[in-house]
Amino acid sequence: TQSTRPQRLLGAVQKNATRGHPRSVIQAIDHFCRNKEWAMNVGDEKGCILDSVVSEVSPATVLELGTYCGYSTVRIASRLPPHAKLITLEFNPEFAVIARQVIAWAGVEDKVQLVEGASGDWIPRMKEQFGVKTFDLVFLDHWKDRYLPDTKLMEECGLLRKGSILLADNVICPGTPDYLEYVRNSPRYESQYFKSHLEYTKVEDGLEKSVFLG
Ligand SMILES: O=C(NC/C=C/[C@H]1O[C@@H](n2cnc3c(NCCO)ncnc32)[C@H](O)[C@@H]1O)c1cc(-c2ccc(F)cc2)cc(O)c1O
Ligand SMILES: [Mg+2]
Repeated sequence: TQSTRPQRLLGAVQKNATRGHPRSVIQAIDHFCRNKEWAMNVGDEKGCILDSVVSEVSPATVLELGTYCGYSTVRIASRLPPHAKLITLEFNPEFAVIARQVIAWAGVEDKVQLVEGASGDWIPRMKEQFGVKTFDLVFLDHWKDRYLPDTKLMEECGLLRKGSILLADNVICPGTPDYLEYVRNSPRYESQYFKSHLEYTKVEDGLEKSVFLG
């Protein structure tokens, strides 16, 4: 039977990356996506911006919306301070199976809790289910039309505190116009655009970093 692209991506990790070395896992995926098959990982150029935000925030609690194959999960987890936790939500079970193996190959599983299910169902249950009070950093990289409703849901559930950082991928391509309009015009956010390119291409894209002001 035919393999899927995520399965082939995992194969490239297992063939070319060193177990327990997150950077080699990132390099293997970037090489695969640049030279073999494009895939919707945040990629190396936007990934460096993600790295700098994670290092700057040094978050104790991180929420990622949309794990896919776990590329950004590994990128974030490998830069977290000790005892920090990353919860990543993925509702496609096939992608979750792949992501768990990529995360394990990188050796960052102790910092990561991959939760299978939809953000809309799980955001309201974060406190009771995982003992999370608020998130220091949220990385949005799931369906683009869900960025805004899920942000409003996180506000309503009290999961954001004064200073919480939202970092959103793809605000130009494919684009998240309603989300951008909201975080750039709401008095409750201070927003900043980091111009970059769509992963593995020359097309413009970027990350939007928004600080929740409480
Ligand atoms: O579409 C893109 N990303 C979507 C990610 C989806 C992943 O997240 C999972 N997911 C989705 N919604 C939810 C959800 N909650 C919402 C539903 O309940 N709860 C939990 N998990 C969820 C999916 O199962 C996938 O694993 C994209 C496209 C391009 C692109 C650019 C240019 C092109 F030409 C083509 C493509 C570039 C990018 O960087 C991109 O991120
Ligand atoms: Mg993306």
